[in-house]
Amino acid sequence: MDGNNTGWDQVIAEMIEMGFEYSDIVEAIKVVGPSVPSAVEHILSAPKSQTHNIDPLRRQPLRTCRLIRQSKIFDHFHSDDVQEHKEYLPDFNPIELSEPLQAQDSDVASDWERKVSILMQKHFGFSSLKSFQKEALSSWVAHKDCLVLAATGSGKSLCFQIPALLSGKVVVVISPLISLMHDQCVKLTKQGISACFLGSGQPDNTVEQKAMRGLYSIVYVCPETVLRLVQPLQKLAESRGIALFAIDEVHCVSKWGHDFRPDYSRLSVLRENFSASKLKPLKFDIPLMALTATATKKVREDILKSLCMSKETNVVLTSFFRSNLCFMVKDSRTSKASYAKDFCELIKVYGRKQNIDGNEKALISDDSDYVSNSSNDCSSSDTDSVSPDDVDDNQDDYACGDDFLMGRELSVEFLENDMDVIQNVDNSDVTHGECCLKLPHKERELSEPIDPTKEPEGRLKFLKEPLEHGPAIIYVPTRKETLRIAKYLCKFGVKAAAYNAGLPKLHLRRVHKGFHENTLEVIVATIAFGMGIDKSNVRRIIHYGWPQSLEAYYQEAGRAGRDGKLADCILYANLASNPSLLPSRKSEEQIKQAYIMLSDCFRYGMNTSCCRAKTLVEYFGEDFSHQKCLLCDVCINGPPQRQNLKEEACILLQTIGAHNVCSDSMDCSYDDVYFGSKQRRIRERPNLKVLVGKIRQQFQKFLTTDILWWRGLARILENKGYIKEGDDKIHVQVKYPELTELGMEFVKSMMSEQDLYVYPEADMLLQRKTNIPFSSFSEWGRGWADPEIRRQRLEKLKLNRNPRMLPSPKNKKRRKRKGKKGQSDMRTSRGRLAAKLAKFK
Ligand SMILES: Nc1ncnc2c1ncn2[C@@H]1O[C@H](COP(=O)(O)OP(=O)(O)OP(=O)(O)O)[C@@H](O)[C@H]1O
Ligand SMILES: [Mg+2]
Repeated sequence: MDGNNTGWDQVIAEMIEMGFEYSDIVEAIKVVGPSVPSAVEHILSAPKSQTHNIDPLRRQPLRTCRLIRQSKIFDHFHSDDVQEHKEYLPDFNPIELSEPLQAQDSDVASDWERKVSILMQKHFGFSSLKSFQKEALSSWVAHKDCLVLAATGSGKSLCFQIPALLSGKVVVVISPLISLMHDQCVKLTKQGISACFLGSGQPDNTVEQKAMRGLYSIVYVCPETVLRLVQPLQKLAESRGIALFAIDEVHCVSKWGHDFRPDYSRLSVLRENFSASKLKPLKFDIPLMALTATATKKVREDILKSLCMSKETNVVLTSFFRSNLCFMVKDSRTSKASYAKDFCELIKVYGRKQNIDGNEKALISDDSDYVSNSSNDCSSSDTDSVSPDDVDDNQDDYACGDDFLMGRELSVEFLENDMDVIQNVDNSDVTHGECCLKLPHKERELSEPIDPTKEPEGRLKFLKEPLEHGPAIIYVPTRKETLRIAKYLCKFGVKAAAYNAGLPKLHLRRVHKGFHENTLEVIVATIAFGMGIDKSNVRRIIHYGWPQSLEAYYQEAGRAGRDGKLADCILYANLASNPSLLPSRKSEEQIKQAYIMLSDCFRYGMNTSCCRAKTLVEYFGEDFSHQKCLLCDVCINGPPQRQNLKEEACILLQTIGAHNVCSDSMDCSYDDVYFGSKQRRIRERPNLKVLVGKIRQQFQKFLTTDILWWRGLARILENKGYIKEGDDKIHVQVKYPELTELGMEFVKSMMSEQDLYVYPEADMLLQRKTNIPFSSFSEWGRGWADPEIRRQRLEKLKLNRNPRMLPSPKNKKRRKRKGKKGQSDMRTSRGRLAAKLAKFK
């Protein structure tokens, strides 16, 4: 009996929230039993005379509601909320929406805010609106379109959720991901707001019909669905009323953004079909509210244009700065050989104690091949050791923390494989360079003392704060890598799981759930686990490999520290080589843009002197008001010492200039006559590598200076406008340098006096750190001609044989692949050298 009553109560509570009358609900339950869908169906299918009061607004019968529903702010309030909080609303004066909010007297405006704060307290438990939320809502009240640009985790969703509560009309939210829509619906339902999502992921095919009849206050749709539902939505606008169209993650509209989705660009239908001129009963166009956390100026302009937003659109721009995020860049090969070094800190935090103690030595050992060298229980035995080759094709084991896979299934029925399917990132990978590890948060000591009087207390306190415990997300570029790293971490007792769109939905649901319920601590994911992940206590976001753009990077990093507490955002990338573009279906124009974005990202990694947070927020067109974030690696370690590179710059510029003149004059006669193409002429130009080779030949003192160093210098000179890319293709960094007029002037002036003090970039410092003397191939070749030099070199090589060439399981495997034991591969230079060495044994 008790159980029965609980069932009744629950159904009644749920249906009251949906807006049904108590008496109707009781009637329905008596007939069909305590089931929400059956009771709803019963009420809705009852004869008209019995359904006079089923309007979820509980003000007017749904089927007889007036067509014009937008005339007064009074209409924006849920009658129940008004009733319930009557004591707070003694002078409830309806605001005429025909007048802009500013025109109202301050009493009325403050009254409006007070009502919002009551609703907020009731549904969300917040005491006040943030100022950008207030501004966005004011625009909506004044029937204005609004573009909201606010940092990740700042609370943009509230801007479109409140109008539904306030007006009693429906808010339609366009969102790119089904998983994202689902999460938000679950949250809203818990907060007592009726919401649903429509589209291919919706298992219940009656939901769409109900939504179009106005049974839900907030309706989430993907752009494809909204395009299909234009007519039913028009009817909805004329019946219950549509308060607002919110376009979340609106950067997807723009081709210049990092996540362009063609269907988003067709959303101008919203303005075309839901304007006052199109739908006669409407007095005003249904306002559009577009929201994103990552949009450059160019993207913003594109959004306004593509959505046909009005000329009076209110652009609500807040700071993109997240003061509790600690940004770092670390050099790493980002290959399996570097896992041990890169993840040792992570394993210390999330691994099981008994494993860590035994593994520490192996983990921080210089030899990075953990499989072949560690002698602990996790990686020593063949059966236990994790070979990524074993993992790649193992579709039955998706590397989850063991307890987790035993767990229950998600209640979520549908998640979509949308994000990384589009990107098609299956097997692409980046190349790798050297690795150097620096432990975060050991001690935060700023390079320069700071003046506490000038810094907000909030940020200063982070300097002393250790990182709290909370989950981590590792973003990797390929699906393979998600499995590999998750499996590696699991071996050390970390509750980790892989997440990529190629994995079965059941697994993805479990991961989602495990992450939200804290049964999983580390998610290794592709970009599929990105937008809208709103978990408050994520403490670490690790990017393992170059992101494709700073927008994507900032968006993903923004998953960290949403509770306002300190969180780490670490980018591990190979600073010694250019990042590559992941394969995708893009037009030529989009590929160009993608290269530009990739190049910006690369430059972010190479920077050694400017605060990381400042670089990021300025990238989005914001003037960074603080000098430093105080937390990033640059602020903590300080920039490297400035160097006067006058001589080197002068030599490089002169060499570039000399070869530009030479190739141009030569090409004019050669190409124009025989090929007549500019492209060909450019190709004839020596690239930076060749130019550096020339410098080395000419100047003994630069014989040991690596190409990496010159590459960094070329970037500095490009930033100063002294050289530019001479190729008509876009490269991540200057490949075919061309001297500019400014560069020429600079060379002339440098001959006389000017110094050139600059901060060396990350790749320039790498070269210094490794300090391997450069020997050009030509020099090396010449040396072999002299028998004495040859003898000395071979002797030296014999003594300092590369440890990598010593037998190890990995090398054994490699040799096995190449040929019989002891036989060198004569097709490679290394093999030929080994053969020569063998003769000396
Ligand atoms: N006025 C407020 N006061 C306190 N907390 C708030 C307020 N508004 C929103 N929040 C909280 O902020 C968190 C982030 O909100 P939300 O998911 O809307 O962020 P977002 O700006 O949409 O981020 P993203 O760009 O990552 O999607 C939520 O957990 C929410 O509860
Ligand atoms: Mg959001």
